[in-house]
Amino acid sequence: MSQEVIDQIAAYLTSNIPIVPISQGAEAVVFTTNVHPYEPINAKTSPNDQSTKTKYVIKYRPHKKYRHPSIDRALTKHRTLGESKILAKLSQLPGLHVPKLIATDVYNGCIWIEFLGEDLPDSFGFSNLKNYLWMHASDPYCDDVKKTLIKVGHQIGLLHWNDYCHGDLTTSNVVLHQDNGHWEPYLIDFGLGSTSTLVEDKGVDLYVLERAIISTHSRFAAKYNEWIMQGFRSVYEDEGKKGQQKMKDILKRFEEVRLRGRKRSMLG
Ligand SMILES: Nc1ncnc2c1ncn2[C@@H]1O[C@H](COP(=O)(O)OP(=O)(O)OP(=O)(O)O)[C@@H](O)[C@H]1O
Repeated sequence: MSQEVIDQIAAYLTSNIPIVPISQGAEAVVFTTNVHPYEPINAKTSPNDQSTKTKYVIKYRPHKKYRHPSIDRALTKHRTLGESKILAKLSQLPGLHVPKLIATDVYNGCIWIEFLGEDLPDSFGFSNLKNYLWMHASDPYCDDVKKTLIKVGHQIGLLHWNDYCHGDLTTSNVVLHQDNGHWEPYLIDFGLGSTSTLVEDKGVDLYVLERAIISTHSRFAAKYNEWIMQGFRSVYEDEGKKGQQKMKDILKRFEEVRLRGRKRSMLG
């Protein structure tokens, strides 16, 4: 991770807010901190002690030197605001699991959100869906995996039923968080999220996740995707005739997106 970016955000946050880098994506750098932006720092807890239970995520969109400064500022503001708004709206939807938005500074490209998940045992890494499925590779069809994947599908169903789309639905963007001893899937990274009534956007979301599972867990992917779709369908089936019709339309488009994907990969 570039030291320049770390210095940029460290200067902005000041030394009162210690940060630990955890990821650098194409657009944003993600850090954890144990400091809440609006609560006084607990004198008993060293600000450098990241082992405390309460952790927060700071997602920072650094300046891009190759962009014209005014375009860079406008894009940073637009994307930070877009992600913050969608997170705030999604956390109002009953049953939908997304990290809570704590604070946002759109001009400085900074979002403060709830930290979710944990390290999996036996060095399987962070508890996103991808690593969780690897962890279960020796017993891939166990009850725990089935229940979790049905819940993942249910979360996507809720998102789509409420006319939101994720835009980058990979297995790394589904984080498993323990609630009362059970894994609950949370959807993260709404940087490309949007409101949408279009079956195309929903079909593409489903296709992206299906491909992600096929590419990393190919041997078990058929069953895994079937369970995800079971959870997805259950949301629409609970909504009576209207739900059934909407689901039919989405599934039809999903199949078309798949066909387009197949054609593209055959043509290279
Ligand atoms: N709320 C959260 N709780 C725990 N970890 C998180 C949280 N948000 C993000 N992360 C971690 O940081 C990583 C990157 O976050 P995110 O996907 O939001 O950023 P990004 O820059 O859009 O990433 P990419 O470009 O790789 O898609 C996630 O894959 C996850 O491991």
